[in-house]
Amino acid sequence: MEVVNKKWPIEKLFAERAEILKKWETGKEVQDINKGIEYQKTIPKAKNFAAKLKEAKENGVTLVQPRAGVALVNEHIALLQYLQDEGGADLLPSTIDSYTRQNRYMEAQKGIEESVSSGRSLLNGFPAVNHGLENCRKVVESLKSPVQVRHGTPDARLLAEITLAAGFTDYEGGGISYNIPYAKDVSLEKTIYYWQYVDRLVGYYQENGVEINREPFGPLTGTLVPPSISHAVAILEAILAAEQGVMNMTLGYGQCGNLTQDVAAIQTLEELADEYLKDNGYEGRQLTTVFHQWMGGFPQDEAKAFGVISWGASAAALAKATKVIVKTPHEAMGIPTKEANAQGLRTTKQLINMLKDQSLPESKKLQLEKEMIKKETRAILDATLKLGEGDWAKGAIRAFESGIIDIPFAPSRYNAGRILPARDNEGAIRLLDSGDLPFTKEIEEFHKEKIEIRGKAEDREPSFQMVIDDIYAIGKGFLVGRPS
Ligand SMILES: CCC[C@H]1O[C@@H](n2cnc3c(N)ncnc32)[C@H](O)[C@@H]1O
Repeated sequence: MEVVNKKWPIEKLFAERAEILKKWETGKEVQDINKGIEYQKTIPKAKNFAAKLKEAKENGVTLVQPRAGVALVNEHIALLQYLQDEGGADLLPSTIDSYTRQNRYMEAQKGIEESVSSGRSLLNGFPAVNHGLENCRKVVESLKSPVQVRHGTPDARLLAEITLAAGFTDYEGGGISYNIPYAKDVSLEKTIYYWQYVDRLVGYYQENGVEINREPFGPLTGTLVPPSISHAVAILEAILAAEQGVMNMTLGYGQCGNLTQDVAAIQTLEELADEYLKDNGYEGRQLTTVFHQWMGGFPQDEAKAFGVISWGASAAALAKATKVIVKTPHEAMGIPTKEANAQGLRTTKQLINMLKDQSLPESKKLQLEKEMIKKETRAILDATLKLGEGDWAKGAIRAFESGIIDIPFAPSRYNAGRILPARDNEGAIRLLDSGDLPFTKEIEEFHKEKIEIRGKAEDREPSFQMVIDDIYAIGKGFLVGRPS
């Protein structure tokens, strides 16, 4: 299929959805799209994600949000109520299970049945498609806070149909960010097309008076991803969503660990997104930012894990991100208990509250970091548009084919995988090898010098060993993977 960045006529969406709703029996419950729109209009403003994000941005508040999801409806409700009431979550998720993310609804159904018979959750998230419209509405109605669908689904069309009709007011993901880090062998043509469907559906709700927020998945592989690469993908997905009529977007970034770089990343993300959206004719979009606490390997020791969580909370607060996605002291083990999840939230909230009257002062270092991130991101996006001969969707596909966009450690065979990131001597993420990224000599020199300084300090040649050492460093209690 020829994928172009052009708003779908609504008839195209309606024709496609007839097929999508057949993919599982619960699809027929949302046949009449206007019922979903009418239901969404009954959701009070206090439970609308876009409204709460707007208010937080205006008041300079950083909201806290966990990830959470279990197999059965009542247990999922109890979990989210606990995180809201005991954890102090400002915003709530419903993290979707892996079977649903792969459209394997038969296995999700089995997981539900086995969870009932065994008395515990045997799925690693909430199987919203199988539970269907009424059960999803029961989740939304049992909570005081807005609820967002968090997942990792290359083909998220049916999941969107059901959860939007059920009153979820925010939907995470995108045709690049939920493909390249999540799938081995699904083409970008397919997933960009699937996510045009999702964004056109959100656009239709929007055109009928329902504010739905969209959040491209910022961290990507969550492993030493340089800010300019995650920014380029986030802004690309924002443009593709805006073309389909999406008006509210939260753009994301995964913590790298060096404070100056993390603050520079959040500040430049919103500035660049605003610039590119406006330059492409998408006016009046509500832009907010989300900072993901460290997405890489965690220490097993819970006290150390709280240290990593606190560092992420501090960086989010000082960066003035609109919201922060919280980790838990069980991160190294797996799905957290509700108590551990609530502890991560309370730790984060403590830091957010203590730091809310402070900010990282402008400095030469911060200015240089922001300037480099902007130069790199612009170089990637401008090369992408050129490759696409003026079309962002075509450009995105061709950029990955040529390595102009290249995400480190991604499983997808559509990703070039030619770049190598490593930390510099202060822990900022630099490029040991920039592969085919469209960087100027000046940018390449900047990265080379930064890593050479580390090599001298460690008395070793910059090499792949640095990358390996950095991947394990935080789990071992450090930021920079110094030679043992
Ligand atoms: C990209 C997201 C990875 C993060 O997402 C967390 N995560 C995944 N599934 C659940 C769940 N069902 N409940 C609470 N956290 C969850 C992992 O721990 C990891 O931090």
